[in-house]
Amino acid sequence: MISVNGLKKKFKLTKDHKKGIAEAQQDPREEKDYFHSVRDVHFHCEQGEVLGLLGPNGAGKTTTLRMLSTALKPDEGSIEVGGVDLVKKPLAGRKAIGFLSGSTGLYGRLTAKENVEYFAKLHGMKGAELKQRCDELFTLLDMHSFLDKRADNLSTGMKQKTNIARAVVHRPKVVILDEPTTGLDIMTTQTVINFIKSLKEQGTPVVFSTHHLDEVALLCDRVSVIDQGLTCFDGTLDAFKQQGRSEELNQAFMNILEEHRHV
Ligand SMILES: Nc1ncnc2c1ncn2[C@@H]1O[C@H](COP(=O)(O)OP(=O)(O)OP(=O)(O)O)[C@@H](O)[C@H]1O
Repeated sequence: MISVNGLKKKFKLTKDHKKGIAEAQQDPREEKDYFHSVRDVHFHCEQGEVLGLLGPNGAGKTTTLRMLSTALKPDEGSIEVGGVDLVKKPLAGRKAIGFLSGSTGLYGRLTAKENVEYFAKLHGMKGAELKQRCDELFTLLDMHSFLDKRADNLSTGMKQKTNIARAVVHRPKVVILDEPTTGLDIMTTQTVINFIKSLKEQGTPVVFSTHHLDEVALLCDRVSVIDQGLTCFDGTLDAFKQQGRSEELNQAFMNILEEHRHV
């Protein structure tokens, strides 16, 4: 399971940033020389659960997920995976977490298969264990038709499947996916959705950010909403509909945001 509490992250503002903010609208997260991207975020996701992380553009979802991946160190707060605090033990965290970011790069000169195998080896896998795990992922993610193509020559969907395979090749305890279906066609999206379902069936907690509430309806047990760096809802899908006063998820989301901004 993964449990996140009191997470905070601020960034020092550059001159360009300040100018950009002044020209746009003043953001309540800007304070003197700092931009408080994440001000207080909390959620948890148990064994076999899928949690959807929602929020408008710029809400702080990616910053939060980057802290979960240990790429960014929080200013405050805790992130626990199976009883280990990742803020205090980032090395243990890197093994326990499988992280897909929007900007993960593949090695262009390696094939899709070589990319995934390379990351398996970095995690200390070898021999029959490595082959079996890679074959399993190639089938689950429907990758066999392009395994021997160089990453440079892959389509967006093929690249995303390869990125997902490499993120989870070491059988992480928790999987974190930042907008895993953004920019994908319908068939590739369906493959990714089925893959998340298979992780859930195996009992692996999955946290993923998305703007697509149809995916939330299909996959999520829990929902967490971030607005302007603050968690404004965290609970089950049923509680989300109840608090948002609608069975229709887009409407429930809008109602929760509106309520949060008028408190
Ligand atoms: N290194 C940084 N320096 C200054 N500000 C930053 C930095 N990284 C992120 N931010 C700001 O923090 C805010 C939150 O960004 P973040 O990428 O976490 O949002 P998001 O919820 O993932 O948005 P989206 O849905 O558009 O991907 C944004 O206003 C962004 O400009």
